[in-house]
Amino acid sequence: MTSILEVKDIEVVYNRAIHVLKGVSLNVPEKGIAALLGGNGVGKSTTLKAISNLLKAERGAITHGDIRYKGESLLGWDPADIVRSGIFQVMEGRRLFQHLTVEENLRAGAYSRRVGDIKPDLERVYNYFPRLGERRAQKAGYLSGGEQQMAAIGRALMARPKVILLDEPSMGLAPILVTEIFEILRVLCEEENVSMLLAEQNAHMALSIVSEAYVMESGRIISQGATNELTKTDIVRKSYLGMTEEDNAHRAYRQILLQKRAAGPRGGTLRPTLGTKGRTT
Ligand SMILES: Nc1ncnc2c1ncn2[C@@H]1O[C@H](COP(=O)(O)OP(=O)(O)OP(=O)(O)O)[C@@H](O)[C@H]1O
Repeated sequence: MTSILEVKDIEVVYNRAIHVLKGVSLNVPEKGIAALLGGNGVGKSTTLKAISNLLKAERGAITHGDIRYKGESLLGWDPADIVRSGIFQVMEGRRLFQHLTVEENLRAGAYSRRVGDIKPDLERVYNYFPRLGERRAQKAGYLSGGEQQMAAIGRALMARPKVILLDEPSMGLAPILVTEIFEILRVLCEEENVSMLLAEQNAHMALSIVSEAYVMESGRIISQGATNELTKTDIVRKSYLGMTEEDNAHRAYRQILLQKRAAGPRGGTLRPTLGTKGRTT
């Protein structure tokens, strides 16, 4: 598969002293979704900011490596030019203009395009997110967390991006909303020919829609591969999916116990007693 975006062995330092990324490489497939997985503080946001060249504002700098978009190096590009070239970042925590309406926020997304008629783009966003259409005149600050995330993704779409960088889209959302939003991301990728890089702690959800993933720890990629292969590796199962062989065996055992219990005393011979007070699990 061709890569639209290639991060090659980058190192990032904050304040000329804090070495945060220590040689990160990853590829975003053209018209596909790649996930960058990992816990708090491992360097996911820093990787996305390095791509968008937003590190300078935080006294950070890329000290080694390269970032290539459609084969061309992005190093030293102005962040606004990166957006104009087709890379749009949806920042962690949504970052909408709270006092502007939903529609005004969406219009702001089209700013980089400098084109006249954006009505068809607005309709397209409302089509993907009907709830935004219903609330188009409402102030963004009054939207629910899920709706704000939808508005942030909608605003990115208004820029007609080629690549969307998403920083923790599932953060703080109820599981049902996360499922809804991730399904829309999958459809967007298919229908709008957008490529995506998804930085996520919610590995379960991310792995359900991406084709390949990278697992990060302490500023390094410690595991990578196609989703179906990655989910089989113990490190991913244990650290990010909470499923080891042991867990599975335990679950299977519990399942048998529950079935036996449901069947009553005559249902079988297995009657385990775990603990000293005769409690069973
Ligand atoms: N502006 C900064 N100055 C100094 N250190 C920073 C700065 N921004 C981030 N860091 C540090 O860099 C490391 C990586 O942070 P980063 O935000 O990239 O991680 P993350 O994986 O996105 O985590 P989270 O999911 O918690 O946002 C952390 O140790 C963090 O404290």
